[in-house]
Amino acid sequence: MPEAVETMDGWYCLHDLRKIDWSAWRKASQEERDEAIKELQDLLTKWEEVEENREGSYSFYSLMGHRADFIIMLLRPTMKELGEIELAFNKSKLAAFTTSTYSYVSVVELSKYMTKEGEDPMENPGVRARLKPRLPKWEHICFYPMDKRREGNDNWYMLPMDERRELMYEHSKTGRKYAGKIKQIITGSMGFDDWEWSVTLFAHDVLEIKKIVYEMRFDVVSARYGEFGPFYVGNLLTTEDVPAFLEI
Ligand code: VOV
Repeated sequence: MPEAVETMDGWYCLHDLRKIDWSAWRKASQEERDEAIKELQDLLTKWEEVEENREGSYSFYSLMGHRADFIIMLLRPTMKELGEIELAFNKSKLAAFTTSTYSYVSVVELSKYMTKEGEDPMENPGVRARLKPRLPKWEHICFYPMDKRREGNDNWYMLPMDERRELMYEHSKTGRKYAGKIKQIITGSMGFDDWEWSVTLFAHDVLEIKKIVYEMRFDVVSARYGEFGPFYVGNLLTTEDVPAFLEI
């Protein structure tokens, strides 16, 4: 029987993707729009404070293409806190001008594939920090959900642990080539959402996102066992950028 790898789980994660109803937004009064912008900036400021206190983290990016106009990614110690924030945003003035086009519920996950015999990775401060990460405010984001294939001879879940460990090691070697260029946050979502993991990549240079995703397609773990959902890519939005982003 193939053995399940143990996971270490950190902060809970919500990816909330919204489309703006630009024609309703245009029809709103200037006062209404100003209030909505101020309220969003206050929310972002609050999330920044939480991040400063190491009690959670957030990212806010505009998105390219038709699927959504922006993404909010939130990390909190409990699912309950995430639910409260989701509700608070839904009750905000701006939310009334948006529709949710995609969302994703998961938890920051590290697996123990690379753990050495007799070692407790939770004693490593670097590992503990990665479970409660401060999301980088790099220029670009890329988010997509993925599964490991379970089809005929290509069934990840039927592979023995050693083989999976070897394939994950190959994967990590490709990933390490992108040190300083790509920061990845992997969240697990089995039982929480439709796909098994979410991948969120941050980059200074958007082309590095294309390069890593392409290069990883040749790693057996992606080539043979990777199944991918929709990709979302976008540009950083700071609190100060909000008025210009929403100006009409
Ligand atoms: C910056 C790049 C980078 C680096 C260094 C990196 C390294 C690592 C390590 C060391 C490990 C295993 C231990 C752990 O930490 O969990 C992982 C784990 C994982 N990865 Fe990864 N990954 C990267 C990047 C990276 C990308 C771009 C993708 C998407 C793959 C693609 O084809 O689009 C990905 C996926 C995953 C997944 C889904 C998992 C969990 C799989 C499971 O079965 O448990 N990952 N990953």
